[in-house]
Amino acid sequence: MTNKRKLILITYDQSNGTHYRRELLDFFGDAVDIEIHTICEGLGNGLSGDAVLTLSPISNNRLTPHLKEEIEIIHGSKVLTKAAYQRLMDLPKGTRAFLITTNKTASFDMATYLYQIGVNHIDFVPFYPGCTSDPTLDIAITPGQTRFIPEHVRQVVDLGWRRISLDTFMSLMVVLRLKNEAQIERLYHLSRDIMSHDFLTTPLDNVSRLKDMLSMMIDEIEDGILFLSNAGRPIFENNAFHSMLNLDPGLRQSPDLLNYLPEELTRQMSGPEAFDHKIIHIAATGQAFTLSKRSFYYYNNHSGFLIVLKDVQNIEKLEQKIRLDSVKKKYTAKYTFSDILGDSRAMSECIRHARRMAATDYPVLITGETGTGKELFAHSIHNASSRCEKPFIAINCASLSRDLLESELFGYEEGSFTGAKKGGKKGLFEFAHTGTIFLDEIGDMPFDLQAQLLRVLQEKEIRRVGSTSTIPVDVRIIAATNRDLKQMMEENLFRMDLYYRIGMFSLHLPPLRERPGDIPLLAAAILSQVPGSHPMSQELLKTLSVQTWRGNIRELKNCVEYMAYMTDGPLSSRDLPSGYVPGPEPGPAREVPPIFQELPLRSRKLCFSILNALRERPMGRTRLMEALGNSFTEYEVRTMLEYLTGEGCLLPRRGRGGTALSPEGNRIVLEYLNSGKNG
Ligand SMILES: Nc1ncnc2c1ncn2[C@@H]1O[C@H](COP(=O)(O)OP(=O)(O)OP(=O)(O)O)[C@@H](O)[C@H]1O
Repeated sequence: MTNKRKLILITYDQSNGTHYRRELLDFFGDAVDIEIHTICEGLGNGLSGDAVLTLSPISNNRLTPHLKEEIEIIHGSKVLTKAAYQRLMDLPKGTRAFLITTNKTASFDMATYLYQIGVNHIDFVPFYPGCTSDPTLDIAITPGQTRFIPEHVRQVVDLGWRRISLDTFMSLMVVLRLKNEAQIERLYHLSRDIMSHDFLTTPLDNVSRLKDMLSMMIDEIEDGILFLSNAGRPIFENNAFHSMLNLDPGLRQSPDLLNYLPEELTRQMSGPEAFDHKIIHIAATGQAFTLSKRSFYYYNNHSGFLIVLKDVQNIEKLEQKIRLDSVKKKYTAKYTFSDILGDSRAMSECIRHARRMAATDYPVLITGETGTGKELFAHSIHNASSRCEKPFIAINCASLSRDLLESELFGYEEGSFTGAKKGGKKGLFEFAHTGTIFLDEIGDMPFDLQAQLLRVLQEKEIRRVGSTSTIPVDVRIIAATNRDLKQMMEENLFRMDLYYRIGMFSLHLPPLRERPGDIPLLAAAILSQVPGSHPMSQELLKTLSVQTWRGNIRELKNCVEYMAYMTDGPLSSRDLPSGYVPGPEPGPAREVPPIFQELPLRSRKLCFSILNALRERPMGRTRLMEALGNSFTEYEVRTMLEYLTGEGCLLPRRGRGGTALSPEGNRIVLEYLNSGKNG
C-alpha cells in the first residue's frame, strides 16, 4: 500500500504554480506529490490524483472535463500575511494606487478580498498584463507580481505572495487524509503570521481542540462510521469501523482503505443511492452487519456520504437488554420450586419430574384441575432453567377473543386492521425472545391459532398479523390446561400435531383430594400469611382433608383465609364457611335434561351450575365465576352462557343488570334437582 498522496495544483501560470507548490511542500513535506497545471498553458486532459486544489478562480464546470475521474476539488483561497496587512493599513487614507495582479479575474478577486478584510481606505485601480495604464498614478500595490509593474511607477508596496489560507490547508488535510498532530501544530504556527478568514477568527487552537474532541467523540461511537466524499473517496473513519472489520491498523486514514474492505460491503456502498439498514453477511468471517448509507449536506450542498455499520449481534444484544429492562417487572417469573408446598408422594414426584424438565429446553405441558398449581410450576420450571435470567411471559389463552389473542401473541404491522397502533405492535413471542412463554389454558386456544403456534414451534419464527416477513424467535413454551386434551383431539377440538409437539414432557398435577396429606401443611402455610391468626384444631384439619376441593389449593386458600379473618380464637369446623360439611359431597343421582345430553360431562356440569347459581339472582360473568368457585375458565363460562342463551334458558343480556334465568331455564333446573336419578 502506498501512502503518498497525489495533489493536482491548478494555478494561473507556471510561476504561481512553482511558488505555491513550494509552500505546499513546506507544509506537507514528502507526504504529497504535487503536479502543477496552469490556466495559461491549458490544463491538459485525464488529470488524476487524490484531490485537486485550484488557487486561481475557475468553476467546476470548466475544470471537470479535464479530470480523468471524479476527484474531490478544493477551491483554495489565499490570504495576506499580518505584516503585509499592516503595511497597507499604514498607507494614508484616500491613497489611489494600482493593484497589480496576473489577470483581470485575479485583480477583482484581490480587490474584493482586501475590502473584506477591512482595507477600505485605499482607492485601488486594477492593473494586469494587457490593460491600459494610467500615467498619473505612481503608486503600485501588488501581491508579489512586481514583474508586471508599469515603468513610470515610483512607489511600490510589495505585499509579497499571498499565502495559502488556513481553511485551505485544513480542507487539504481532511481530503488527503493527512491530519495529524504535526500538521495541526504547523497550522497553529501559520495562524500567527497570516490573516484568517472571518470564520476562522476563533483562535486556531480552539478550533483544533474542538475538532479533536469531535473526532474523539466519533471514535467513541460503537457503530462503524465512514465518511465518503462525493467522489466516493474515504475522508474519515472511526475506530469502531476498523475494529468491526478487523482492519490492519496501518490502514487508518489511508486513501486506499476501500481496497481492503470486504467485497460484500463495497458492492453495497458503491451505488449512488442512500439506503437504510441493509443486512450484509461477510462470507469470509461469518459476520453479519446492517449497513446504511446516508447523504450529508453542508450548507445545502451535497458533501458526501455517511456509511454506518452496525454489528447485528450487538443489535440483538442491545434489543434483548431493552426488552429485558422494559419487561423486567411485568414479565418475570415469581415462583421457584421452594414455593411449592406438599410432601405427599404424588407432589414430591411432580416436583422431581419438573426439576428434570427444567434442565432441558423442550416444551412442557402441565395438566391438572383448576387451582392445582399449574402456574406455580410453570414459574418454577422457568426459574430453574437456563433461561431464568430471560423474560417469562404468561398469557391466558381463554381470556381473549381469537383476534386479540392472535395479535397479542404474534403482534401486528402498522395498518393491518382498523385501530392498529401506528408503527405496529410487538407480540408476546417477540418479548419472550430467548426466554419462556407460558400459555395458560391452551385447551381454549382456537383451532386455527393452534396451527400458527405449531408453526412457531417448528420454524422458530413468527409472522406479525398483516406482515409478509418473518421474525426469528427463540422461545421455550410451557403450556397448561385443565381440559382433557386427548378427549379434545378425539372431538377434533385440539390439533394432534400440536399436542405431540408440546406434550412430549407432560406433567400432571394431582388434585388436592388425591393427596389429602398435603392439606395440613398447605393450610398452615396459608394461615401463617394472615397476621394475628390462630391455630387450627385437629378436628378442623380432618374435616378439611375430606373435602372435595373442586377449586383445589385456590379454594383451600379462600376457605382458610375466610376463617382466619372471620374468627377471633382458635379455628374449628364450626368456623368453616357455609357449604363445607364434613365428608365428601355425595352428589345426588339425577336425570340429565335433554338439552344437556349432547354435551360433554364437564360442560353439562357447568350448565347446571350456571342455571343453579342464577336461580338466586341475576349476575355478571365475573360474579358468576366466583359463585362457581372459580372452577371453570372464563372461556368455558362464556361459551356456555352463549349456549344456554341460545337454548332459551337465559334472558338476553340487557345493560349492566347481569345475566338472568328465563322461565324455561328455571323450569329445567328445578326439574333436574327434583329428578333424583344419576346423570
Ligand atoms: N403446591 C402448592 N404450594 C403452595 N401454593 C400453591 C401450590 N399449588 C398452588 N398453590 C397456590 O394456589 C393458587 C392457585 O395456583 P395456580 O394459579 O398455580 O393454579 P392453576 O393450576 O394454574 O390454576 P388455573 O387452572 O385456575 O389457572 C396460587 O395462589 C398458588 O400460589
